[in-house]
Amino acid sequence: MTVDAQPIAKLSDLSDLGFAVVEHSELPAELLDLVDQVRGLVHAVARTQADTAVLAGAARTVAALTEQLGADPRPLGTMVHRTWPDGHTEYGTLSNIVAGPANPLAPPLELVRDGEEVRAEVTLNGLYEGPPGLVHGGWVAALLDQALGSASSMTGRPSLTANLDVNYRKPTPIGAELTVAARITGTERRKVFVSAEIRHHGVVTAEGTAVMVQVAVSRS
Ligand SMILES: CCCCCCCCCC(=O)SCCNC(=O)CCNC(=O)[C@H](O)C(C)(C)COP(=O)(O)OP(=O)(O)OC[C@H]1O[C@@H](n2cnc3c(N)ncnc32)[C@H](O)[C@@H]1OP(=O)(O)O
Repeated sequence: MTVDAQPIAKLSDLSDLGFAVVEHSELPAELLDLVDQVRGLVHAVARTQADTAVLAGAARTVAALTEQLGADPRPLGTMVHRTWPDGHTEYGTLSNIVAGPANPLAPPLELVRDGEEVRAEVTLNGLYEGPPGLVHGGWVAALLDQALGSASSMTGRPSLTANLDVNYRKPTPIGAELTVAARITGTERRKVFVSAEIRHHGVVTAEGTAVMVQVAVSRS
C-alpha cells in the first residue's frame, strides 16, 4: 500500500528556486560534440604510448584549451531541464558525473522511461576499468545509483539516496553493451523503495536496491 502522509511538493520550476537552469534542447550541438571528443581524448590519454615530444605538445595544447574554455564557467549546480517525446519532463544536474550531458567524464548514459521502468543501454570503455577487462565496482554502484535515483524521480518529487545495497553477481565487462534498468517497488511516507540491475547479454551482472528519501529543494 502506498502511504504518503508527509508529502514533499512536486518540483515546479527550479529557476524559481534560484537554480541556473538550461533546456536540454538548447544545449549547442557543438558542446555535445566537444564533450564526446574530450571523452575520446581522456580515453586516449589513459592508454597512450606516444613519445615524449608528442606528449609535451599535447599537454601544451590541452593547457591552452583549458584556459580558453575555463574562462567563464557555468555555476556549480546548474540544472538541465529535459522534455521527453512522451511529454514528461525532468531535471538533472548538467555536470552529473554519471549522466550529465556536459560532463566528458560521464559515460554516454541516457536513462529513458519505458513503461514503469527507466532503462539505458551503455558501453563503458577502458576509463571505467577496475580488474583487468572489467568495470570497477564503484562504477557499477554508480550506474545503479543513478538508475535508482532516476526511477525514484518518476514520483515527480526530488529524493536523495539514503541507503544503497549492491550485489555483484557476475563480472561486468568493459567494452560490451550493458542494459541498466530500474523501477519503484514501493513508497512509504517520504521513502521511495527502488530496485535496479545491470545485464550483459540478458544475464544480471549486478543488482541494487535503495531507499531514496524525498527532500525539499532549496538553493542556499
Ligand atoms: C532525473 C534525475 C535523476 C537524478 C539521479 C540522481 C542519482 C544520484 C542519487 C545520489 O547519489 S544522491 C547523493 C547521495 N546521497 C546523499 O548525499 C544523501 C545524504 N543523506 C541525507 O541527506 C539524509 O540522511 C537524508 C535526506 C537521506 C534523510 O534525512 P532526513 O532528515 O530528510 O530524513 P529523516 O531522518 O527524517 O528520515 C525520513 C525517513 O527516511 C528513513 N531513513 C533515513 N535515513 C535512512 C537510511 N540511511 N536508510 C533507510 N532509511 C532511512 C527514516 O527512517 C525515515 O523513515 P520513516 O518515514 O519510516 O520514519
